Amino acid sequence: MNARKYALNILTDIEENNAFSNIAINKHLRGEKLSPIDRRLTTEIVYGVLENKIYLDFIISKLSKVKMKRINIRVLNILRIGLYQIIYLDKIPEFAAVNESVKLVKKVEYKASGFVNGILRSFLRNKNNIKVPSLEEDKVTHLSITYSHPKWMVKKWLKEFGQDFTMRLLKANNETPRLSIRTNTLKISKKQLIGKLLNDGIEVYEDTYVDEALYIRNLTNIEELELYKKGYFQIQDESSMFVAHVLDPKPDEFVIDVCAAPGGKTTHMAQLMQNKGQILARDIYKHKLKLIKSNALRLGITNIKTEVFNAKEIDPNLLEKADKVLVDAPCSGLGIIRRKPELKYNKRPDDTKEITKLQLEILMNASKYVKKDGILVYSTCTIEKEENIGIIERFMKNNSNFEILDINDSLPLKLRRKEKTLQLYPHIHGTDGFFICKLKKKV
Ligand SMILES: C[S@@+](CC[C@H](N)C(=O)[O-])C[C@H]1O[C@@H](n2cnc3c(N)ncnc32)[C@H](O)[C@@H]1O
Repeated sequence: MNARKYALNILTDIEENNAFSNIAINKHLRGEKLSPIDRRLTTEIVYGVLENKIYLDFIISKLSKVKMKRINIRVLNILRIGLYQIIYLDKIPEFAAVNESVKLVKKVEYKASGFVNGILRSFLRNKNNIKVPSLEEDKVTHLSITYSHPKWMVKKWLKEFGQDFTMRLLKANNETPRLSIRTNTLKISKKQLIGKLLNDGIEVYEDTYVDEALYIRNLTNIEELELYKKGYFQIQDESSMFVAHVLDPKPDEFVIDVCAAPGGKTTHMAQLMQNKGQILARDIYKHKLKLIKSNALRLGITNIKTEVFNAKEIDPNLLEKADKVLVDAPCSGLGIIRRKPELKYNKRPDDTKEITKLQLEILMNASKYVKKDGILVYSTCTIEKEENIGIIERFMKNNSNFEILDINDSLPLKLRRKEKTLQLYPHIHGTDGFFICKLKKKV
């Protein structure tokens, strides 16, 4: 099987089963005998098609006599893969992209081979005549097609952020995120880790906000590295590394993490606590708790206890027991579109009501576990105001015994701003879109 066939299976899985791109890629490629070049090409095609799907579909709709809805999903994905290569991958000659697509469709849906061949060749002849409506003609449609984001999302962001901000955000959402890792300072210093990575021929660079963060270039199979298996580092976006620093757990404290899996922040907190004190890491999904356990084992962490618990319920045994509580809430994820471009198409505008209800409920319950003078941190990987500052405002209305602390002191100088909370954006900070708020219980 070649890269394009793998890409086809992965894209179809994502679309038919609402699978996450990273999970689908791992599932389809794990254990497969694929050269690093083919592995990279598969990933590049999958993300490239997802990032540009609305634009690719716009082109197909202009060239096809068959209505989009009536095109078989596998055939549609073959067309998208073919067009993606022609438009975006300079290293693949146009004729090869067409021929490979026709070969592929013959294996999958033989009778559609003429159709696929026709559309791709027609694109090569007519590409200069296919025009997206201009910004002046129709702003929302223009931005939606050009940057492949659904119209409702573009409309909402235009209203909230204005045109210039939205355009830069949409563009950044289609860029490949840098790969950041967190040094496991329980096992190794950052300097030593850099040395070992360089020794293994891995390109590594600093340019970070957070001390223990590092960036890595040109690596596909990071989890197969010996240095990873030995627990010298954790893969984590830098934005999410701020959370443990803001919470600032101390070695003798009791910390509860109510939405902990897969444990990126839990293990970071354990690290800052020098593997002392106690962290209770909970999640609603048992299978996800296993990920926390295996991460902790690999990183050499022993102060985390995991437990299945639905954060929508209150645990009477823990009332006012914790020094610090983290709510890293389930959210729309609209800050991580660069990593999961399929989110653009899976989300609906009316999802907000349900998700914000859950977030507020979890935050209210978690706040009850905080001791007097204790700390409560709320974070999300979204840029949606309703899920971020909106939740905090709603929480504060009924919880005057909490105050919002200014988190600027926990942040590097270049990130400090007048607001007490932190909101990161991909196009401004180069990180995932992320929100953090620190609260203190007064009485
Ligand atoms: C944003 S993720 C947490 C990421 C994690 N803190 C980390 O840094 O690796 C949110 C988590 O909340 C969990 N979750 C969703 N609903 C929940 C609920 N009602 N109770 C507890 N956990 C829940 C999800 O399973 C998911 O693992």
